[in-house]
Parts: sequence; structure tokens; C-alpha cells
Amino acid sequence: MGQEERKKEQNRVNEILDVVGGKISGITGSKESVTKGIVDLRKNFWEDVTVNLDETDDVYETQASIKQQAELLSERERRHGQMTRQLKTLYRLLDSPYFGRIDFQEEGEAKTEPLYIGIGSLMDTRNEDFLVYDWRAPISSMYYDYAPGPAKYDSIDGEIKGIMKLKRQFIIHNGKIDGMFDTGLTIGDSLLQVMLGGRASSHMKSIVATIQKEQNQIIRNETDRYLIVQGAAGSGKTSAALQRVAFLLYRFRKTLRSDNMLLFSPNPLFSSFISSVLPELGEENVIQTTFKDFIEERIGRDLQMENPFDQTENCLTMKDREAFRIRTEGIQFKASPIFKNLIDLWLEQLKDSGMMFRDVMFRDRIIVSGNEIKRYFYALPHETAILLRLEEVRDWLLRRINAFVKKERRKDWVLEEAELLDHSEYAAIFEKLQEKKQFSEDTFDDYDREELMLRKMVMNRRIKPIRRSVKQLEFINSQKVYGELFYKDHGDVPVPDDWQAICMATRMRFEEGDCPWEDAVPYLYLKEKIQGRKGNQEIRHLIIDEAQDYSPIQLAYLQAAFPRCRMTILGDMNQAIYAQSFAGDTMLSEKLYNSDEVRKLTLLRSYRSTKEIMEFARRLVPGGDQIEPFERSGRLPEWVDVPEGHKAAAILEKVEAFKASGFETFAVIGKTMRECREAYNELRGKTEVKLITQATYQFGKGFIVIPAYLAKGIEFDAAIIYDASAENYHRENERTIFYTACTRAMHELVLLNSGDGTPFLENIPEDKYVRVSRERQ
Ligand SMILES: Nc1ncnc2c1ncn2[C@@H]1O[C@H](COP(=O)(O)OP(=O)(O)OP(=O)(O)O)[C@@H](O)[C@H]1O
Repeated sequence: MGQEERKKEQNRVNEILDVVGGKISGITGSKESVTKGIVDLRKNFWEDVTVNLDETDDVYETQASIKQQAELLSERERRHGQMTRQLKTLYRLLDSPYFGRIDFQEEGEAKTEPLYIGIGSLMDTRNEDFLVYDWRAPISSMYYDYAPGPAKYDSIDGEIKGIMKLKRQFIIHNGKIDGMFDTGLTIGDSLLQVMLGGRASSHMKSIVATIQKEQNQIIRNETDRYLIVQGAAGSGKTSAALQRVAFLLYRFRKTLRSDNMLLFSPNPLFSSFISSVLPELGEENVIQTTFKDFIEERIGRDLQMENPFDQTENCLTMKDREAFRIRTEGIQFKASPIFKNLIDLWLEQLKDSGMMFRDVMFRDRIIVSGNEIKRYFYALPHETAILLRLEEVRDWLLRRINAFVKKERRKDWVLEEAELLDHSEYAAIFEKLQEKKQFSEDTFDDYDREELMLRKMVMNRRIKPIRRSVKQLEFINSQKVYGELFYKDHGDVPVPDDWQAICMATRMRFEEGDCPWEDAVPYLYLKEKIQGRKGNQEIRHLIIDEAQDYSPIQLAYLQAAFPRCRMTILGDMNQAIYAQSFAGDTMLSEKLYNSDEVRKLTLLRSYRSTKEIMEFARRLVPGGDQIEPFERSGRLPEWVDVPEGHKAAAILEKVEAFKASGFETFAVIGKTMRECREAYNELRGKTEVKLITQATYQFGKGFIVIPAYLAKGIEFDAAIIYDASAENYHRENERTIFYTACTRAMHELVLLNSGDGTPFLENIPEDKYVRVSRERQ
């Protein structure tokens, strides 16, 4: 491409920047006057309202006047918000007004139109023509979907066909074109090379300028309720998901807000890692949580829930083979559709028997016993649904409590406790008494009235939490009802071989008030079905990353908790880290959904790591031959044999080399936290290093030590696998953890090993890595 052409394009950029500049000053001016208007309105709110409460009509008039004033204020505030958003987009355009251009000749038209594409749209000064199209506009989809030649897009008026004559990409910074490529491919590799060759950062970047065709399909899917994406490590699942969020917010901007979308991320570190992508695209972040936090909040104080990372750590560090087998068998069974069916069956049977209730207690005394509640419950008509029966029980209990209160408040302790009331509470009682005196002709002796009020106040205060818990149906003993599943005979249902041992372990944990992670969701599923808990109607779209770590029962629970939701479900079966995912279906299995509501897309091209790293890593997993590494060259992975006790020295040497290469983020990755602590203890004091734990919510540039299960979804310039020995990685379920760890590296991968190397490396051809022995150095 000639200098002349580049000059022409730069001139256009300059023209656009002038328009942007003009718009910025225009909006800034209007915004100032809107701000002033808001401040004045707030200041004079009550002066401009006519307040008169003398007659009923006056009250209505006053209300109308307040309403009018409030509406005026909120309209101004809305405009102010809109202007702030417009300004934000304009400032972004000022730095880089667009990243792409396509020249398109529509069928039947003589002229070819150049269309420029950026992160937001820009109209000319007369507001007639688009100077820049938003990347999410229907017409912009051609940029991602086609190479020059015949092309089409869907508009509101139907399909528009034509010829794409040119496709050009730009790198523009501070209003200056730093790079410009014409491309024949869908999105040319040159720009992608530049993007992927850069340094990793503690924050993910948006991929808007280089979205690939297959990723675009994910981003723009509007038809399917459940969109499943199975994608290789580094294939852009998370990136595409975030672009998709931005797309949906634009496409459905009249009905969908960012707080209608909820993203489940694999760990808190990941939440912070991706937090800048949406703001970079001019959108607000959606609500984010981890599944663990979501479930823990719902379990509340009923039980002490095990953390899923602790479950993983526990399984990975278990030395006793038998205990490990029983635990994983239990975990896998409790994740399966068979176990969900068992619960559904149990829910059916509860109509006739099996419900358990807690005693309703008051100060160590039983008001109504659990057995009495049970008798009352099962005496209600059999055909009445469980929930309706429970509501009847609740009302009956509230009546029983009222009767109890009336009796109890006569007792001496109540008056004794009244003496402990503080001054303000006494004052409140006197105020009430005064009010009553004013309005009644009652001849009660003041003293008796005061005493009665005091007694009522003490009792009310004491009984309030009991009433609240009855209203919330907490008199159901859900723990025991769930626990019954582990006492019952399940007839023909195919339970695991070690079912008795599993039952015993579960009963013991529950009796101690513990809830193993594998029981948390089944328990909540049962409890909320019994209580008829209504689903969340606000959330309309769920994005579930690392979905291979979710079981069928967890899916069923989410479907019940978010009944109106569409879901974008992303994951990679080769990166499963929880024992529940090693056998059976996961949330990525299409068969768990209605066939007319689900679509599964697959991403095979992997972008994160260099070709050398991916050529190595893909051989670690089944089906890896289908993964296509992106053509970006780097050093071969290094397998370093280190004598026991010399790892720290080897790592420090590597860290220095990484720094010299200009790398900014590098990590030692361990299988478990235990291993990471060992590595960290060896390294600290010798170099600047940070240990990442479950409690870490952010990481910055520099050197960290991290277990693989917390490094999910994250990437580093270079990664060092701390212990690639056979002793550490030999169980089949450790393969995916090993693969996850290796695929975190963008530019360099080093594996340290003392003793025999992991058998997972056996099938990797020797030309795919360099083997170094530190003994010989
Ligand atoms: N189209 C693209 N253009 C530029 N960079 C891309 C593109 N797609 C993916 N990448 C880059 O590849 C890396 C991996 O992307 P991402 O984390 O989204 O993949 P993933 O499939 O979620 O990975 P994993 O499953 O391993 O966590 C990121 O650095 C991302 O910016």
C-alpha cells in the first residue's frame, strides 16, 4: 500500500477527529448547563413545590406538584447520564476513531461506499451520514464474516447483498495511524499477529478489531436459548463471551440492561482479570459472581459449606487410595442426573411421608414440637400441594405463637426484663400512651396500661425472630429431609458400589453441620423445591464460563433459580478440574437441554500461546490433534531436570531471563495450594514474588505463584510448571489440570522435574520440546 493512500487515510482520520472534537465541545457545553439545572432544581426543590395539607384536595395537589418536580429532576438526570456516556465514547474515538474499513457495493447500486467501523458510531455534523459505524451494527458484521468478494448482511429490511471491494485494518493511537493492512483473509493475520505478540497483562483486552468469523457467530447469536461453546484452551471463549455481552446490550438496548445479565466466573481473580473489557467497549460491567459465592449466600447460616477449591485440594492431596475412590465416586454420583431423579422422586414421596420439622422453640421451651407440626401437616388433605400445606402450617403456627405470647407475657420474667429497657424505649411507650389517652375514653388505670405495654414490648422483641423464621418456613428441617436420602433404600436405582460408605460419610458430615461441596447444590435444590422458592425474574441472561466444571444437577438448579434466562455456556472438557466432571455429563452436554432450544458451537483455533507451546500442549489431551495453533512463533517449551532441592535456583534463573525478554507477568504454577506454598517458601526473600490464594482478588504485573485451579481463564507471558514429575501428575484426572497449567503461557513454557517425568509427556515427540539437565550444567 502506497504512501499516498496512507496519507489519504490519515487526512480522513484528521477530519473525523475535528468532527469528534466539535461534538465534544458541543456536548460539554450543554452538559454544563444541564448540570447547573440539576443543582438548581435540587436546591430549590421544596421552594418550587406548593405544599398545602389543609384539605384532602390540597393534599392531592401537593402530591401532584411534588411528582411533577421529581419527574423534571429525573428527566434532567437521565439526560446528564446520556451525555456522560456520549462523551466517554467520543473521547475513546478521539484516541482511535476506527479500526476497520470495508468498501461495499450494494446490489443494484452504482456506487461503492466506504464504511468505517469503530467501537461506537459517529454521525456527521448534520446528523445525516454515518462517519463511523458501531462494530455491532448489522452492516458491520460483514467486516468479520467475509473476505473481499460477494458479501451480505441482515438488515431490518431483510437481507442485503453486494460485493465487498476492499477490506482494510488500522492501528490508530492518539489519532495517528500506526499500522494499516489490506487483507484478503477474513480478518488478516497481520493485525492478529501484532495483537497476540504483545505482552500479557493483569487485565484482559477487548478483541473487537480482530474478532474471527467463528467467534462472530457466537457473539451475534440471537436465536438460541442455550448457546454452548466448547473451545480449546486460548480459543477466545471468554473474549467472545464478553464481546457478546456488549453486542446484546447494543442489540436489545431498549429492553436489556447490564444489571439484567449475570456472569459466573471461575474464581475471584478471573473477575478482576476481565473487568476492564466491557468498559473498554463503552459498556458497563455486568453483575459478576463465582458459583461458590452464589451458592454459599443461598445456603446461609444453615450449614458450613465446603469451598469447591478445598474439595479439589482435598481430592488432589488424598494419599489413601480407598478414601479417594469413595470420595470421587460420591462426588460424581451426586452430580449426576440419576441423583437429581432420586431427589425428584423423594419430593414426590414427601407428599405422603418423610417431611421433617424443627421444634418451634422459645427460650429452651417448645411452643410446638416438630412431631406435632408433622401430624398437622400430614392431616391436611393429601391432594393439596406441599407448598400450600406448608402455608397452612405456617398460618397455624403463627396463631399458636400468638396464643403462646398472650399467656407468656403474664409471667414475672417479662416484667423483670422490662426493667432492662433503655431510656428511649420507655420514652416510646409513654408517647404511645399519651396518644392513646388523647383519643380514647378508656378508664384503664395508667399504671396497668403502662405495665401491659411494657410486657408487650418485651415479648414482641423476643418473639419477632421466631415469627420471622416461621414466615420464612424455617420450621422445615431441610437438612434432615435431605439426610433421609442417605438412610433410604432406593430400590432399583443404580447407586454406586460404595453407596453405603458414601451414605455414612455424608450423614456424618451433615450431623456435624458441615455441607460437602458435592451436597451443597442438591441440598439447595431439594430445600427450595419444598419451599417453592420463586426464581429470579430480573436476570435475563446468564454467562457461564468454565462450564465444564458445572454438573447436570447444578444446571437444573440454575434453570430453576433463573427461570426466564437465556444462557451462554462456555467451556473446555479438557480443562475440567473438579472431580464431578471427570465422569458423566457436564453443563456442556447438549443432551441436557431441549433439542430445539440449544446450539453447540466449537472453537478449535487457539490464539493465546505460541505455535510451539500449543503444538506441545495439545498432545496432552484426547482430541488434541484437532486443535489448530495460531501461527505465531516462539521458543520450544523447556523440560528441565533439576536435582531435588535445586528448583528455586532454576526458577530464579528463568525469572531473570523472562525479565530480560521484557515479559511482564510470569507465574510458577502448582497442582495444589500445598505445592504452591512449598514453592513460595523456597522463593520468598530471594526475589519479589507473590503467592495467590483463594482470598486474592487481584494480581498485577510481576512474578506470582499460583495453583492451576486458580489460574483458570488467566494468562501469563511465561509459565513455569513447578513439579512435572510422575509422582505429582499420574492419575488420569490430573491430566486436565496439567494441560490447563501448560496452556496459561503465551510466550514461554518451562516444566521442572525431579525424578521421573509425568507419563502425560510420554507421547510428545522429542522435537516438540527441549530437554535440559541442570545436573550437567
Ligand atoms: N480474535 C482474537 N483477536 C485477538 N486476540 C484474541 C482473539 N481471540 C482470542 N484472543 C486472545 O487469545 C487469548 C485467549 O483468549 P480467551 O482467554 O478468551 O480464551 P479462552 O478460550 O477463554 O481460554 P481458556 O479456556 O484457556 O481460559 C487472549 O489473550 C485473547 O485476547
